[in-house]
Amino acid sequence: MPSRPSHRQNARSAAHQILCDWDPDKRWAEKLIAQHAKNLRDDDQRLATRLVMGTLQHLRTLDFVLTPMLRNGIDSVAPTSLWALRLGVEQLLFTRIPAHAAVSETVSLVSKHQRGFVNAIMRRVQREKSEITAKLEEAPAPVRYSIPDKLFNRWVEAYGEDATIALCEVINEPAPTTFRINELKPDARQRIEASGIAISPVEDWEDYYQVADPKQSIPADWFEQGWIYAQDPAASVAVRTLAPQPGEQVLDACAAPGGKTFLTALAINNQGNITATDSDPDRIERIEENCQRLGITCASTATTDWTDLDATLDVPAAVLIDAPCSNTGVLRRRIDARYRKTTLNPGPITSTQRRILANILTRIPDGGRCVYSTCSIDPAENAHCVHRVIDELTSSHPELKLTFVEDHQTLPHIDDVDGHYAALIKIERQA
Ligand SMILES: C[S@@+](CC[C@H](N)C(=O)[O-])C[C@H]1O[C@@H](n2cnc3c(N)ncnc32)[C@H](O)[C@@H]1O
Repeated sequence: MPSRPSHRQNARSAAHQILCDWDPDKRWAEKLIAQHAKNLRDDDQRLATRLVMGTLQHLRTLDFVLTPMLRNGIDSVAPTSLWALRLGVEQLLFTRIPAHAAVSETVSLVSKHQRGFVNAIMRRVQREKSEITAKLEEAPAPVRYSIPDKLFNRWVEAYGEDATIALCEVINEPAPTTFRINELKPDARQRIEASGIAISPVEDWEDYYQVADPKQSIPADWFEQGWIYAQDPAASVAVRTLAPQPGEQVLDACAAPGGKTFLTALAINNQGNITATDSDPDRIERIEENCQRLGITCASTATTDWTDLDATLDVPAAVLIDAPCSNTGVLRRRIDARYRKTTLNPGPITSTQRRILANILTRIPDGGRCVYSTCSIDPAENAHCVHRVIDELTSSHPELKLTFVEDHQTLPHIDDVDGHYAALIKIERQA
């Protein structure tokens, strides 16, 4: 009778399945993990997640190691065997998993006729580990940090080589889970305190917390009851820059899943009105679920595509545009985003950003203000985009006076938070 697979083996085969299904543009790791790993025990879920994220984080480095060992090149290897090898080699080089377990369980992931080949490569990596590690230390930085050349070179151009290396170091480290306590629920803080789980404030970021013992995870009911919203502190910069006041009417133009709708509702203490729009109807549902859970009573939603010049929704005097972007500021949380087409080539997304910003700026009434924000660290999507739109609108709409008031950029390697950008623009209209 064949033996039943062990739990650890289940975690590995789930990880292998996820990697075989992964596509950086269409099927993101986070979503696949949620689908495939949901039937695993908690510790196997954690192992599967670690193995998938580790393999994707080190993908370029792993292929650099594997390529000279494959006689006909990496493309000659069947995808299921290649993913098994990447998964196995990652364990040998970057984890404390015993080598014999990494080898035997990797071999068991592939079909019988591939086992000899996979076993030979795994054993060779195991044997040559110290030479491989030494060779990696000499490898070019983008290979060592597993960053596509295009992205690495753009960062060097924007920030210089040393800062780029510091950035690569940081984005390959796990980011802490930080959260904001939901003061819209009067008992939230009390309930958290009563749980006996100690929390500590995030240094330099008023209102943000993390669980004091990093080994302890956040209890699920804190999320489910809407007592907290998990969010990086840098996400607050945009709303702080807009400074919405109680009683104000605010448009949160690219709102889903509603993180900044929440911060705006906190700032106005549920007094006033937020219109939370997004072009994706499925994501509008996420905003509504979040508002319901978090006790946000001042927001309504509408599906609106702000690249559409004929959009009919009224635009109030306070607007937040948290534009779709390349996500380069949040790569330490979205490990696989570094391989996405949008991240590698932000050209098309920057033109969408400009269209959204220009369309909304022309609709804001006299005396209004707009914050344009992204979670990108690419100047082309941030300050360059804002200045270009202001210049273009100023010449095409002489009645508009647009003033660039200030901007803020957080950087993971400097501020120890995600990379977020926010620019404040004032709008005046001549009669
Ligand atoms: C960076 S996310 C917003 C994150 C959100 N503000 C938060 O804090 O949770 C960008 C959002 O813009 C939406 N979006 C993309 N293109 C859009 C468009 N043309 N008009 C309106 N929303 C758009 C996307 O569906 C996505 O939900």
